[in-house]
Amino acid sequence: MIEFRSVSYAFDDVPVLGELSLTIDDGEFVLLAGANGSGKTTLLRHCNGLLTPDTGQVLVDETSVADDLIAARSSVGMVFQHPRDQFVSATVGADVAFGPENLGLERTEIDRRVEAALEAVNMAGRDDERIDALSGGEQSRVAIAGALAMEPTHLVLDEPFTGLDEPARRSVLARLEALSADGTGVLLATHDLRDVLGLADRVIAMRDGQVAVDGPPEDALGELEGLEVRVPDR
Ligand SMILES: Nc1ncnc2c1ncn2[C@@H]1O[C@H](COP(=O)(O)OP(=O)(O)OP(=O)(O)O)[C@@H](O)[C@H]1O
Repeated sequence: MIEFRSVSYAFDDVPVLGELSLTIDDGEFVLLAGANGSGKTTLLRHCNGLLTPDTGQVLVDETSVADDLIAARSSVGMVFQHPRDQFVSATVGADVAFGPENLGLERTEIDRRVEAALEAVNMAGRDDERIDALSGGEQSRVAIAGALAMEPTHLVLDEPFTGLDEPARRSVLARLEALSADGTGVLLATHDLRDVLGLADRVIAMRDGQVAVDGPPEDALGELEGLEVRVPDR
């Protein structure tokens, strides 16, 4: 479970999150929608302690993120909007292996995870390629593979489909669907609900650092007007 308890956060005295409270249950597939600047990325970055609340608390599996960063980072896999910020190795395979290596897993288990994660993003067999020679979309796929290889309890993704071509998008969506069915919690920020709505248990939409809409997709859809969220054609 990921829990926000009355979390406020400001950048240089400009309030971005205002006493936001939210609980995301294990295994839930949650879409986080809202206009540019509504606070989605800021909220997500609290899930593994990249940002710390000014007031309030974020808990992962009932442990405060601020009190146990390592626990939060082991159970919450993050995929950022700008994957270049996320790479630690020069080649694809080494980068995807980095997280599992830090968990101290056996080599065979690391290799299995790397292979499965690259397969999931349509990058199988490209382990030895240099990341800086990949396209932006391919780099996004490597970043997603890196999070998948951690096999986290909660997966948090910030606009993960930006720059992905259709086959890669379909492949990542299928993988997210399978992970969710197996009990991984997914929290996915997007302002385009068209491809993902069918997978979601719940849609949260933000406005000005607050939760403006929160409910099952069929209820939330009717309440998104004016929040700059792209919805499927009826
Ligand atoms: N590092 C920063 N320094 C100062 N202000 C910031 C910083 N990061 C974000 N902000 C501000 O915080 C507000 C919320 O930004 P945030 O990135 O969380 O929104 P978002 O909903 O994710 O938007 P987008 O859809 O454009 O990614 C914006 O007004 C933004 O300008």
